[in-house]
Amino acid sequence: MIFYLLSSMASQKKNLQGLVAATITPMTEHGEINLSVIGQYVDYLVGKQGVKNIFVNGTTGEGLSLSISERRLLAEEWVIKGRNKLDQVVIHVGALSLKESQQLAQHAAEIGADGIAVIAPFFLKPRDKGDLIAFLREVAAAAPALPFYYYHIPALTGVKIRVEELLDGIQEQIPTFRGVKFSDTDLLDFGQCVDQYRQRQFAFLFGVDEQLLSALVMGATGAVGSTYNYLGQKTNQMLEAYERKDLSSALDHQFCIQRFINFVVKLGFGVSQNKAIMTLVSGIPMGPPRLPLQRASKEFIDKAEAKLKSLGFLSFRDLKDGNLETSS
Ligand SMILES: CC(=O)N[C@@H]([C@@H](O)[C@H](O)[C@H](O)CO)[C@@H](O)CC(=O)C(=O)O
Repeated sequence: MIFYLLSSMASQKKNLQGLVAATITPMTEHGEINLSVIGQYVDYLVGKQGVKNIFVNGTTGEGLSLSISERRLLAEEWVIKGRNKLDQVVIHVGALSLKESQQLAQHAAEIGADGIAVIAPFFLKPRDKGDLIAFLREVAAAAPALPFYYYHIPALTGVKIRVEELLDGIQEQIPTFRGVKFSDTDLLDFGQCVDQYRQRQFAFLFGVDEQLLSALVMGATGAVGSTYNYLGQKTNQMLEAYERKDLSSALDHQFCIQRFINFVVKLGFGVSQNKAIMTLVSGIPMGPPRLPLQRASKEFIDKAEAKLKSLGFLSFRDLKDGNLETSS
């Protein structure tokens, strides 16, 4: 009875939709997490990028490189600073240890987060759907009042179980299941998830920013990504154009976003480069990444800055003094 009540509380939450920024974890020059800029970061996302949902401690946030206590502190700070400003704060609680994942899930519930997400454990991996569901079910059960999302990112986890297969019967096993964060380019799998399960009102959140328009056509209900930290406004313009059925404008916006992402991908793009770009665009110091990642090079930052300017994503006025952090 109690479990039924709790899981029906989870279903009362508003659906997660629209853009969700995968937050960067700000760090000091000494490599400690820097909670002091999170208030400013929330205001920036809402005020300058029009992004009101966040996904904390995921890939972009170096979640798996943080200690459990750091992850808790960050989750708390994001929830506190986001109160009455953000629509939803989803905490990624995936870990290699089931126990740690459960502790983080419980903690997310205690601090008043709006949902939790979990990636597949990627060292001792699940062999099949049954193994994966068993793990996810135990984590979800630690926070029975919170909406639960599966975070599919096979290129990083190496767990390639198709999401379409995973969704079959998932709510019978995980009553709080509310959707998937799909960070993969397999639009056949993504499309089949939407086609077969949309009547369940799941959130289908796409995670490949440069291909979002294709996923919208397939029925994506939202998107979680790293570039929404600094290209949120542009991506929102694309969503609005798509919404009013102006496909030609939507495509122009997507191509413009692709021009930037394509450019940085060719230079070498990842979590470190994302941190540097966010520092550049927002003026909020994101600091260095944590080892084994290395800071973005000065050459990368200079080229990214020129490209941002040429595409109109950055004006001279936006540039703040002293916000360039480089390795050389
Ligand atoms: C592999 C990776 O980091 N993918 C990013 C994308 O936003 C990606 O940076 C973007 O599409 C550019 O390729 C997100 O899917 C990751 C994400 O949402 C997260 O940080 O949890």
